[in-house]
Amino acid sequence: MAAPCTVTMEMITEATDFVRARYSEQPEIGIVCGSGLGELADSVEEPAVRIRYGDIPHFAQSTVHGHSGVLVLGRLAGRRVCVMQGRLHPYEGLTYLQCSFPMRVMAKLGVSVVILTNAAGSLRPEFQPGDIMTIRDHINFPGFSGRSPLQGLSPEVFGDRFVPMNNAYDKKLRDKVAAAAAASGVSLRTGVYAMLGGPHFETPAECRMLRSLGADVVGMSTVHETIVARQCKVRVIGFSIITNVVVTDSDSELDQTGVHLEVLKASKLAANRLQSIIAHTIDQL
Ligand SMILES: O=P(O)(O)O[C@H]1O[C@H](CO)[C@@H](O)[C@H]1O
Ligand SMILES: Nc1nc2[nH]cnc2c(=O)[nH]1
Repeated sequence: MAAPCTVTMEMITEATDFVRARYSEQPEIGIVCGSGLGELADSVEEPAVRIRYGDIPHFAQSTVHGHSGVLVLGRLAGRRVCVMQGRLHPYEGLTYLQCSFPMRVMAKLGVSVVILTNAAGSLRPEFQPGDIMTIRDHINFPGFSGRSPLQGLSPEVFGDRFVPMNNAYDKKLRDKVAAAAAASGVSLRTGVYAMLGGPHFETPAECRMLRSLGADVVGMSTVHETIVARQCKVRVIGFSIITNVVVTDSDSELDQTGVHLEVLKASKLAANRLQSIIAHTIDQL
């Protein structure tokens, strides 16, 4: 299928109707599972409906190892949820419009809060693999080169073109997450997520630059989902699982082949703790 160069309300309605025909209840909370975090979707309680992205009109299918590409609907901690078991990344050759299309469908299904999770590399020595960080803010590097998931979309159809990005990661929700983490006995970091396009990892010089610009962790996702969620008036909670510490020494000869497998392994180890924070947070919403 050729990549569509735009998104229309008809496409969103078609995808939403397809999902509603299989799950008639209205989900309240959306969850996006990052690399290696797909098992979050396995805790969705019966009767869970599972739909392969490729079967949903206008959805692209995930192609990344650790992202199964299944939409799971059901209950989690007593609330109705719509979980993306795996996400879509621009480096898969998809447009920003395609990658953020599921977010528009979740909003249309009725989701009012979305929990975005990702695996990320640490730019700070004290943020170690296995740590969980709430995203306080982001730096959108693809945005600096003129890429936006809102590009070309008519404000008459999609609402606000000039979407504010302060408080994108809702402070009141972050406070609830902090309380939920304390209640579940899980320690939590907080920081700034930098999105780069990937799929290659960063050079040491780039990592030093990112740190000096105020980023705490780096990844290749999430930001386009946040922007679209905010346009759709969906409130956002963001979590990064620290899966690796980036290399900042340009003379380092460390062999970094296979980092993605390391990423998947580290995020799987943190999945239970993240799940516990998410369940406690959902309980407070
Ligand atoms: O952001 P998620 O989807 O968790 O995936 C992260 O892990 C992959 C690299 O290992 C990249 O896709 C990066 O963005
Ligand atoms: N760009 C980027 N994405 C990641 N995802 C997990 N770790 C990393 C990393 O070090 N860099």
